[in-house]
Amino acid sequence: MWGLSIEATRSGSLAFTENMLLSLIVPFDHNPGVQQAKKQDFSKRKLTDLPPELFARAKQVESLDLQVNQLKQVSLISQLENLKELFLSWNKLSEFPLEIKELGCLEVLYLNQNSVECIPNGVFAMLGKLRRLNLSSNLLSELPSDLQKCVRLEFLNLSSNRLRDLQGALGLPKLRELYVDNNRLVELPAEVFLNTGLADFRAAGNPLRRPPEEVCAGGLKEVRSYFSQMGAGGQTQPAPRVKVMFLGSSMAGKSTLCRSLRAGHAVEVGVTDRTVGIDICEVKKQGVQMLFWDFAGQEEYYLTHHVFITPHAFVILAINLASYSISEPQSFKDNVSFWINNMMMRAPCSVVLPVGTHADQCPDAHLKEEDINRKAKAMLEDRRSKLEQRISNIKDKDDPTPFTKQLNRLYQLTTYNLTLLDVMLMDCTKPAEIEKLQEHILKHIYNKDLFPNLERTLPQSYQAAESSVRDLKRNKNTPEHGIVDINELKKHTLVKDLDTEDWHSILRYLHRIGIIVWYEEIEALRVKVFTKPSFLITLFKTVVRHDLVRCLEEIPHNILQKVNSLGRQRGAWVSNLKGKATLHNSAIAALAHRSLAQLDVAKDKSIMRALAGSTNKEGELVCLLRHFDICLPTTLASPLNPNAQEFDPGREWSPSRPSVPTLVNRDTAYLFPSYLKDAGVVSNMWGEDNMEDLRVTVYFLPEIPYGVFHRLIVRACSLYSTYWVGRDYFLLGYSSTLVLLRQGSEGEDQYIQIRCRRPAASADFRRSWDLILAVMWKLSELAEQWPGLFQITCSPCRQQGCLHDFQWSDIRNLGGLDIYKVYVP
Ligand SMILES: Nc1nc2c(ncn2[C@@H]2O[C@H](COP(=O)(O)OP(=O)(O)OP(=O)(O)O)[C@@H](O)[C@H]2O)c(=O)[nH]1
Repeated sequence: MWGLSIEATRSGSLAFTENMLLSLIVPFDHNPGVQQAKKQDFSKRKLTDLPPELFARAKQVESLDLQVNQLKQVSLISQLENLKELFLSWNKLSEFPLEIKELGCLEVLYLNQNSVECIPNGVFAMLGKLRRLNLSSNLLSELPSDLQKCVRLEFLNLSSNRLRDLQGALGLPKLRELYVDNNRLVELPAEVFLNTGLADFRAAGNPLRRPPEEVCAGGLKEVRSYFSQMGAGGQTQPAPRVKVMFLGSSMAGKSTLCRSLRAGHAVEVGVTDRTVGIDICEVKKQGVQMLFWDFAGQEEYYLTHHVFITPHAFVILAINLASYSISEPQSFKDNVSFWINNMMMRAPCSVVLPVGTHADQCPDAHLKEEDINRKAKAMLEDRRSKLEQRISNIKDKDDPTPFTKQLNRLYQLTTYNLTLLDVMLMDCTKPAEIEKLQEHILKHIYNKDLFPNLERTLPQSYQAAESSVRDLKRNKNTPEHGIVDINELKKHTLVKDLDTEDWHSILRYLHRIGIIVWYEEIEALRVKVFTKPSFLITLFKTVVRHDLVRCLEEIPHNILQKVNSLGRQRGAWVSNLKGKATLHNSAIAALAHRSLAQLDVAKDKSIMRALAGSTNKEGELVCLLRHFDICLPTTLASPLNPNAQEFDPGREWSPSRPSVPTLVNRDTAYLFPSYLKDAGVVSNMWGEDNMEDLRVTVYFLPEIPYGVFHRLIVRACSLYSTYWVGRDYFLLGYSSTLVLLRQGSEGEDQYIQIRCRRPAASADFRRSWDLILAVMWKLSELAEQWPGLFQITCSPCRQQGCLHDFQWSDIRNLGGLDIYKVYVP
């Protein structure tokens, strides 16, 4: 069968249910007249009042669709006394229409996307038959207590309101779906989860303390486990803890700040002492436990940074004022906006404190401080107004309903947003200034508006597990790699009688807060935990580093022997890295042996073998790098990726199809797109662009996240054998069909373009287009890793005769399949 069929694996089954609802509920009637009267559709008519014809046979109406109108009230609706379903979504209701309480037969009520602030008591007590209630995207700050009378309620959507508690939603025995994301909830009630039939639940975007957001992120199963452990073993309130990340360009003064704060006095860092990867340490000050993460400023490390940037962090953005220039826009971009955008895209609700270092070397420090404050505020203001513009563009559409999900995301981004503090000037060489900075940081951390979920309530078992991990780390007998079998770790903790699922829930929580690292989704690492996350960074540093060529050149003979290689091979490794951005499997193993030789890891032969791999087995290091799309298996000859078979135009393509497992042999090598130097070969093969080329240009706001294009290359390689790759170009080939991927910019707009030659035979057209769509799917999957990325606009070419009808519909389908960020203008 021809054609790309994207399975709705991630699609909202809810949307389907809602669309199908009318036909499912209204019983089949052979008389079309009666059937018509039962089901009335007045949606999308710009109505400001209920239409008079509705009342002609008022008692017969059972289902009424009034979505997407301009209704501010629904007077006389109580005349429809047999109404079972009422759809009032996307109207202009600011007050709850009290007449609705007269509709005692109502089973379905949709009032989402209005501006209702309050629902008085006395309404739901009369609506005992209600099964589905959607109140999302309103302005509700509390629920009426008589909502509990709706004992038949199965579906309750309260997302995107201003709710502070869920007391009104307790005691609903039939509830199966509950959505409360984007509210102001601090606690969730245990009763909703324990011994209930709840099957689907969402609570993201709330300042939660009980359970903490890191538990909620694991979904319903983990929330249940949390409450049941709380009931079984009691609860505790651990000391407040914050992850403090030091970010900024190279030589900005991050390590100086980090080490000085840790020591409590000014520490001098040598000019040649560059951070490689990330340094992690724990500091306790005035009752707050701070996890300091010092990120390296050199560009080579940005690629792995995003893996470790987590939400709700306090970010110290170091800016070297001595090298900052007010008159050069690029200076603001490199030193400030790049980092702020990065945080907004990856951790949209973090708090950023810009620290202007080297103030002592800068007579005009105050001018620069002012300039940075002004430009940074303008940048956030610009983002805010773009978001508002997007929201109003969607709301002004004749039919905004397909964009509901996007709209909710946009609302979330406007309310739950990055906080940028004023620049603080620093001379890092002065102890008094370090002290001042420490006070400043603590003052902000204790500000409940900035860190509403600093305090958390945890089951005793969670706390006990965390303490055990800390003890283990402190224990001198624990090896430096800190890798522990998950069952061994359980034995070390004081929580032995937990069942496996509950134990895994604890591990996931500890992973999310950064105490351990557990990649259960990587087959080779499923039963292992990194109790020392910094070791993982040490591992990444083995191959992701600015001086990799030198490291390869310096591999000594004794290490070469460990991986069965000679100096001749080392020479080839260097030239392949320089010329093809490719590292041989044995080269990675040798690098791992070398960089871990100084650590006690080398003594543990089995751990070492597992990490570094061998000629016929992929090492865990490579598994990790592949997991984060940093490299892909290849051969040193063309085609680059002979294993890739995911896309077969003769068969249906589905994004859920598992990729082909990698066979490792003596020739296996890995391509690291980030080490590619130029794109000459690709552009030579492709030649000039043609006006008739099929193409889709994907624009990103605020910008393309760092590394997305290279990760896209890695993912797209699983579709079909590649022909060649370059730094900003990539050519994917299936027989005579070539698909070009290119990243570029037009003024301020950054884009990735996917291009394909217009086939001569129309029979081949579909195949080319399917390849483009498969790449787009990969791109949209990737984009989900940057939750604050607020717009991706896909714009297919529009030349006459080039855009077929199915192109539009396919892209719309992609957009409809839960890829909220894909937006077709
Ligand atoms: N005079 C002066 N020197 C500073 C100040 N802050 C940092 N330095 C020096 O600037 C140099 C770079 O500082 P680092 O802290 O290593 O910079 P970094 O941001 O960690 O750099 P990377 O490791 O490349 O990411 C060091 O030699 C510091 O001693 C300051 O406020 N005044």
